[in-house]
Amino acid sequence: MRPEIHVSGDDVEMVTQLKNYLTKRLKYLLDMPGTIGIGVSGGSMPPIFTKALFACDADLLNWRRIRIFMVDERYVDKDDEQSNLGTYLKLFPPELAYVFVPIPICNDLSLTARLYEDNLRRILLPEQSGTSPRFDLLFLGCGPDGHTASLFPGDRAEHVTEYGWVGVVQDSPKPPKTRITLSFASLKFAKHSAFIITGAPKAHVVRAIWDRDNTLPASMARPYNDRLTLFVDEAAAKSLPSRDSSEESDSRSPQPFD
Ligand SMILES: O=C1O[C@H](COP(=O)(O)O)[C@@H](O)[C@H](O)[C@H]1O
Repeated sequence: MRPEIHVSGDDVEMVTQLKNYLTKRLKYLLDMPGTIGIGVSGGSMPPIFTKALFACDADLLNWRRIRIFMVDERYVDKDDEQSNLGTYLKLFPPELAYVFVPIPICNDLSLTARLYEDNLRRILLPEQSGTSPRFDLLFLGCGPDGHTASLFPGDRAEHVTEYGWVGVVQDSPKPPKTRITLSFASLKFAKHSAFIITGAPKAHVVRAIWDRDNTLPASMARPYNDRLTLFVDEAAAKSLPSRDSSEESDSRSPQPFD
């Protein structure tokens, strides 16, 4: 099944498309009981995601119910400018810092990953059956090398266990070298996943996701239930088949809700 796709001409249009998507999902999720678990990437995503979230109607932003998780984090203090969480904290009003699930960075990398996994289990599992995390919404970015979260191409991604929730990375090709990341298993059980991808250097990654090509982590992270939406700008969409091409004509589209 092909992902649902939204191509935008500029940032303003992309924010509007994302806001519409968030509005639809949040309305549905607020009618259901329990915590709304949202996973987000760092890198270039925080400003666009934050703008779209705060553009939603205030009654949808029920902060008591919403919890936001980093899908990966650089192994630095949250005050460090490389910190993904730190970037979001600078964009959110300080009184909403509690909405972010802490990653307890300590001087032991494995312990940091385990403590984060404990936090995920404590918050995500009580309302879920089984033993796998099920994020309600995942917003993923990617690098031009096809990495997503801190799952990098080649052996590195395979070293992050398929079964645990959180893995450690000690040889990231993109600085900083040391990171923690959600595993493929954690990403793939999401109820809805979306990629936010901009720029021509990532066009081949968008194409790989579109083609379900399993050679790049970003494509391998597609959810088991196939509920995947792409938000891309025109440059990132440039390697996709043209709209009237038969390559694109797959009429099956994901069910809107879980
Ligand atoms: O290092 C990271 O890179 C990816 C992609 O970042 P971008 O700046 O090219 O958008 C990001 O999704 C990930 O969370 C981050 O840790």
